[in-house]
Amino acid sequence: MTVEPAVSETTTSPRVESEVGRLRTVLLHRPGNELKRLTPRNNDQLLFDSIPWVDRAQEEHDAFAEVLRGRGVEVLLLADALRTALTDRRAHTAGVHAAVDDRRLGADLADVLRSHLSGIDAAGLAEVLMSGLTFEELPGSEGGSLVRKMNHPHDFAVDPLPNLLFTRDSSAWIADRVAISSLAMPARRRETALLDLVYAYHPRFRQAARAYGAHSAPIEGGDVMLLAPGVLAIGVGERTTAAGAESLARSVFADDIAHTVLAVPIEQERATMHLDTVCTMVDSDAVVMYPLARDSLVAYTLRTDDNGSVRVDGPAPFLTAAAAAMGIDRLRVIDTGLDPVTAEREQWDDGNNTLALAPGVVVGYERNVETNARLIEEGIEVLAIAGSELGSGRGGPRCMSCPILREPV
Ligand SMILES: NC(=[NH2+])NCCC[C@H](N)C(=O)O
Repeated sequence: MTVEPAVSETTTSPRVESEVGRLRTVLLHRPGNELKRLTPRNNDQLLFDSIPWVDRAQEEHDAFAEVLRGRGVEVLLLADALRTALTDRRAHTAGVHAAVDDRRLGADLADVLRSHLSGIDAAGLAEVLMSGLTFEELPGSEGGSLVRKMNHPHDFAVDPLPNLLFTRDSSAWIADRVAISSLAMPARRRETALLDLVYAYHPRFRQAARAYGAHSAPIEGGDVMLLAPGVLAIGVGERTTAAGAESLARSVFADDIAHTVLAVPIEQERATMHLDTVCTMVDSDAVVMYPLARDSLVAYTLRTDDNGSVRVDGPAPFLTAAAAAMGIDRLRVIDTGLDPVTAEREQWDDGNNTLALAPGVVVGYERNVETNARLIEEGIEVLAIAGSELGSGRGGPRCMSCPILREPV
């Protein structure tokens, strides 16, 4: 027998069709102990540019969440969601499996860790999955383990995941489906295992359909932009590959949740690791964009033809291709009119990485004074948040948020 969902369930079930529809529910991650693992020796590898002051990062993040709540957004926190998911026995078993790397630990130590983790509660396991475990913290004595003896006590038996903060990248909702990413950088790869558990076992997401498997070519949510219902732009660069973009395109076409995908090549550099580092939408027909990208970005357009096979056209200038796909005359670029040096500084500090709460209302870092001033002049409401510590991982409000429900525009 099929049971009709209650009305409240339907109206809160996940669906995101644009970048700017009124935000109703979002997934954030309040930075936790995983940030305390960062040292000057490992920060590069863990994709942080400096060592954040953790208490202050948490304060900044709490303030960010409060701004969202103040605008009527329901904020879900990843750690809470993970703990809830892990109370399911099957999720717990899968969580233990995801934490233990036999290749790193060897069979003996892997068994020790597995049996230790199997015995701890959901909260304890969630903590290990997020902030990792050092050899020193492994239970039991050094005894006969060569692996234990030859690793430094502060080396990681389970790696920490400081980039969980950037919930944008590890999963993305496209219409009513969730795409679990396939993260490119080794430091982030295990994040998807956590999201996988949340979406599979958290009661709220039990009905969620998947758009893309986690074991395919690299694709990260920071590269996925919902320009309009049925129209996606996908950045192809340091993180998302052409193969990743093509395979997500095929998947959204097959599921009939998009009719056009624009693949947008971006520079393979740290400063432009994702499409959303150079461009985000601030209104249903407007973007804020790094001036250098404005005239140089191009797009390949992917569509299905009548027989269902995929056609690729282009490249053509991004703004033209985007407007055509969106069915509008022109995509407005809010000209930040900045001198090249200020533009470069503010791009680095995520000035172009805004999170829209509604058409014409965005959250941005307060430090990007010039960019924000231009947005305000153009009639955009900018809710400015502090991000001196949050930004040390190179990510702004869009990177730090995974919209789960937006109202239609
Ligand atoms: N959507 C984004 N721009 N995310 C920023 C991610 C930053 C993170 N440190 C990384 O290198 O992966």
